Amino acid sequence: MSLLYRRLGASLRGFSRTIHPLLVPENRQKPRAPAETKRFYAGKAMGGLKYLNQKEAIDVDQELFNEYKFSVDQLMELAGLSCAHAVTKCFPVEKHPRILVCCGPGNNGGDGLVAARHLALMGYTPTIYYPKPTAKALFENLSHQCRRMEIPSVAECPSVEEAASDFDLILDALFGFSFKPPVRADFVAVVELMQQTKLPIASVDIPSGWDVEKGKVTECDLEPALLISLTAPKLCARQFRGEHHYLGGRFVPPALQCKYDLNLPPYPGNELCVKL
Ligand SMILES: NC(=O)C1=CN([C@@H]2O[C@H](COP(=O)(O)OP(=O)(O)OC[C@H]3O[C@@H](n4cnc5c(N)ncnc54)[C@H](O)[C@@H]3O)[C@@H](O)[C@H]2O)[C@@H](O)CC1
Ligand SMILES: [K+]
Repeated sequence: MSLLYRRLGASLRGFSRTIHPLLVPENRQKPRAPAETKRFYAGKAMGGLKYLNQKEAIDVDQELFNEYKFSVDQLMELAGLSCAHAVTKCFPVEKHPRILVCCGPGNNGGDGLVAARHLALMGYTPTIYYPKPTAKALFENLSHQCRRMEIPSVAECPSVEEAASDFDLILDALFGFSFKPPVRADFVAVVELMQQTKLPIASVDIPSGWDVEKGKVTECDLEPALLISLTAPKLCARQFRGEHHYLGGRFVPPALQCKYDLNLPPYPGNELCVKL
């Protein structure tokens, strides 16, 4: 009797697999990924790393929000966290504990607020300079979190001398890929500080003041020691001559990477950033 049941069971399982695929639970069906996505998962994506122009950067950004339904908060948290990780790799807390975090009015500034919070949790002592806080819940909440974590802020931009005595590193989160020159009045002082200081600078996504595609606009433009490109490097990163170039923002879905031929390098293990 039990032999009969076993044979019946075996033939029903065979039927469900071979004759009637609809009986196979959805999560056991083979994914029907496009060829490029398959190549991606097999680690065989072709071609070199893509450098995005300004329009492509904005398009990828919009697609993440509109097509993939990520929220700004989600991506900003991951972006800012990856910046904090890149800083720890290049500027260990023992040598560079005091960081001036300069935040601009857009999402690049939001990345800076997130990074400041994580850097504080990692043992650094960040101080925030945020000359034009954005009146949106996301930014108000990020600022609130920093205040509740007793991360100090300064209302006035420090002079070159003050910065030299009070800080070991500047995190540049002023402008990202939506920057359009020339720099407006509220930010001239901090851009000049970053142009003139001898402190090392870590730039989030774009060295602030640089043209997103052409790079340095004038000889006196700032020269970061660390650039953390987010999502994918932008064209200006080709002109980066600093010591450390990292890629962060490990959230780009494979199909989107394929659609834009990003050819991102594999992130090692569970790292949030990868050296380029
Ligand atoms: N997918 C993505 O692509 C992600 C992007 N993120 C960040 O978002 C950035 C882009 O953010 P946004 O599009 O908000 O733009 P930005 O942060 O680049 O800057 C736009 C803000 O700067 C102001 N601004 C532009 N030109 C200026 C000038 N000449 N003088 C003074 N102010 C000026 C604009 O009025 C606006 O308030 C990226 O560079 C990256 O750092 C991350 O937060 C998360 C994910
Ligand atoms: K920046």
